[in-house]
Amino acid sequence: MHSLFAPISAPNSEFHQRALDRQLQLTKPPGSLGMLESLAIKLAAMQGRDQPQLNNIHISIFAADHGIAAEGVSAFPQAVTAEMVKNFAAGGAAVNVLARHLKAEFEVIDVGLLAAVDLPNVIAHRAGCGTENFKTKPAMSLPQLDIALAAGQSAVHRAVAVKAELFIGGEMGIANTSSASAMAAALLAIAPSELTGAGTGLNNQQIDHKAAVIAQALQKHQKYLDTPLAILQYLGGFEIAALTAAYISAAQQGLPVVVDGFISSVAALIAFKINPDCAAWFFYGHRSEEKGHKIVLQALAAEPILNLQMRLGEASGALMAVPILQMACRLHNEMATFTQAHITIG
Ligand SMILES: O=C(O)c1ccc[n+]([C@@H]2O[C@H](COP(=O)([O-])O)[C@@H](O)[C@H]2O)c1
Ligand SMILES: Cc1cc2nc[nH]c2cc1C
Repeated sequence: MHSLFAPISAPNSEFHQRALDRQLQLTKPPGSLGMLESLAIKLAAMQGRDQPQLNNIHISIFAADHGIAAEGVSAFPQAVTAEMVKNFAAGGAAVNVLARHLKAEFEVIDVGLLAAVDLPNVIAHRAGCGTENFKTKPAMSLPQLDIALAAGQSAVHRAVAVKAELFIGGEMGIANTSSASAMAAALLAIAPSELTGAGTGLNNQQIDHKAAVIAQALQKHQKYLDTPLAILQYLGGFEIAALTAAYISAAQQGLPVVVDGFISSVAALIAFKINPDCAAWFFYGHRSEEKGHKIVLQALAAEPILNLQMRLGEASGALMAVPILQMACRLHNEMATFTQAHITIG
């Protein structure tokens, strides 16, 4: 049995109840802190402690190239994937700024760029030189899928080794919204046109072309798309496979996760279809502007923390939500109770 199917424990129900009770004793009308209350309660149960906290955050950005880029489905050239990896390594990307703000541990993993980059602070865990064009061929072989899955698991092991309290995965890969849209369409049995969006900035005509390419691919591979892992193999990307395994692995180790945008949420959906108990360990950072995100979030029964009209990827939306989670913890831990404040509630 693949380790992805190994069991996942539920968050601690005793600490869930204790946190729920405490929220009712804090000096506020019950429920008045809205989602901040449920976030703190959920985290207390995940961490198995009365005082949830998020001081030690681990960020892993998985990058890979996509053969489907040859179909003209992205507003940006494929070379940008490697260029952005260099930018991540140099500290100049949005995710670097947010990681510095949060004093988070940050790493970039090359799971399969077209050509390896020779940089000391880029971890090479390569499944290949980009995926195949999934319009005509399976995106990857089974051995390649295994390497990409292992890349995600290794990242979580590194996070656990430094006692991370939160795992945030991100992705970078030109054309990966095509891959994610195809996977979501296959997983949810929805027409590609219903979830295919602008990605990095396509116009409406280009979006129609992208949806048509995805529809052709789904037709071509239809008879093989019968399990979540087959969908990952035929339509996925190395970075999406890595994220999928990372999410499951984090849940198996009791490490809370914040899921980022559209592509990450599709990885979360695949993870959920592989090992459904993992979803109890997920927070959802934001609702992306990408068209299909709403549908994928619905399928996960997910309530994202933020809606900032972002559509960047690279974990940026997940990182923006971390201060909200941190403040939810502080409110939960530091507010006075009615008894402490000598307030009579009748
Ligand atoms: O996270 C999102 O919701 C999101 C939405 C649109 C685009 N992206 C990012 O843009 C790239 C994919 O867009 P595209 O148009 O090349 O398929 C990839 O590097 C993603 O990180 C990310
Ligand atoms: C510039 C750029 C930065 C990104 N970060 C994540 N996806 C991206 C796509 C592009 C095109």
